[in-house]
Amino acid sequence: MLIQNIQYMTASADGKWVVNTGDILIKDNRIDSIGNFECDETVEKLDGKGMLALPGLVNGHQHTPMSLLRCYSDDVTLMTWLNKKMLPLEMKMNDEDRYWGGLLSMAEMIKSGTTSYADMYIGIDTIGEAAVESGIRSVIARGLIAMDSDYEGRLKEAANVVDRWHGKGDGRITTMIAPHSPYMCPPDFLRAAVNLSKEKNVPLHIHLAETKDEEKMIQEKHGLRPVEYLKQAGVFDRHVLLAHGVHFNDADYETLKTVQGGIIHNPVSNAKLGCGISDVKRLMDTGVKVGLGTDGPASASSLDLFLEMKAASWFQKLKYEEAAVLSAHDVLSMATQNGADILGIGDEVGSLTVGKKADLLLMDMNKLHLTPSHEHANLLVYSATGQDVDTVIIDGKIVMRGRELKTIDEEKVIANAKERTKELLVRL
Ligand SMILES: CSC[C@H]1O[C@@H](n2cnc3c(O)ncnc32)[C@H](O)[C@@H]1O
Ligand SMILES: [Zn+2]
Repeated sequence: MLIQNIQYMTASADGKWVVNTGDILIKDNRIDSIGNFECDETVEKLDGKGMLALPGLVNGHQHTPMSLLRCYSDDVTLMTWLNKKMLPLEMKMNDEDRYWGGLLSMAEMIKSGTTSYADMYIGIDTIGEAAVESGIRSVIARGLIAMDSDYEGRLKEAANVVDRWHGKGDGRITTMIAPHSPYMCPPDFLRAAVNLSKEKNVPLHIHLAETKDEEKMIQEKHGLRPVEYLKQAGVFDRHVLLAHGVHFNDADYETLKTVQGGIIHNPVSNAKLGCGISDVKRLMDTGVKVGLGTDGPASASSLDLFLEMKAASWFQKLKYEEAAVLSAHDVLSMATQNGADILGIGDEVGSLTVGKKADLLLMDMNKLHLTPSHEHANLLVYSATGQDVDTVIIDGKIVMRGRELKTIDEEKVIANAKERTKELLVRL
């Protein structure tokens, strides 16, 4: 496939995003070359005039089936939301609910420019199936909550997910081991999860330091801070995706300095649940890699990473009362290469680089709110929304063109998601 006459964004070594013009040649599932080409008529051509190409966005932390619980419970604290509202309904969910909820999330993500994402949930097989069908790139993990004593059974399920799914979907699916959080995992269980991640040679995915309540619980139960608790369990000896990272002290930042992987910042979810504002500037200054995520649709309420980019930048500027903090250039890197690195797929995706997998999106720039274009990075972060994404290519395949999904029947997903939600509520 040849994308002709396209403006495209690349990040230079100093972290600044620049706009270039040319053609992008995709062969099989990779970016073959970028430049100016003549190709014969056998090559599929895509006119890029008026469009701006970006690397596909990476949503670093998600719970896809929770789209069925979108706006079911809002304006309550995280612990009330999770324990009183989400978990009771999630216990009643079946595979069909998770499949349609998962597909609904994937459709929404693709439509707003997300090409890769990380999922932590139960009943992950159906999510794997939806991911293969939708064509999205997905890092899936069985979320592990040690509420009863069946540790063995839980860990076996997590191991099975790795065995069954890693490398599926032409390599688009990879896996992780996902102990839910410090407060849902006792020390021996957490250590066993770390050992499993070593044994299977896949990274860890865990919620960390999301609320002050979490700090208090871990202090009271174990006499430690959440970061110390994870350190003692060996979590930081592994590549780890740490979701949230809002409440840290000076010693925590020292510990995090050497972390392999990084933190996925979820600004909208943190704001909605009143958790606080992560100190992204300090994390970055400390040398911690920070990516961007939405968290599940039941807390973020939207899966549009363009909104998360705005929120991330705005909140840091407000926190520091300083406009220069977390620039548009910084957040574009968070939503692309940084996220891909934290998901463990940064060698293959995250930038428009020859040799990498062809995951990219074309933004329709011929819009009132995107006119004129003084500075493309600023325009993308501060003015654009997911609705401006025209075309999405994942693994060299067009999954959306002219805002029409090619792999998912949008009407069917909406109808089934509504039906599943109705039935789920009856089961409660
Ligand atoms: C065991 S599967 C994952 C589990 O995580 C819950 N969840 C969703 N969002 C959050 C969040 O922000 N903090 C903590 N836990 C969260 C979800 O309800 C699932 O039960
Ligand atoms: Zn989460």
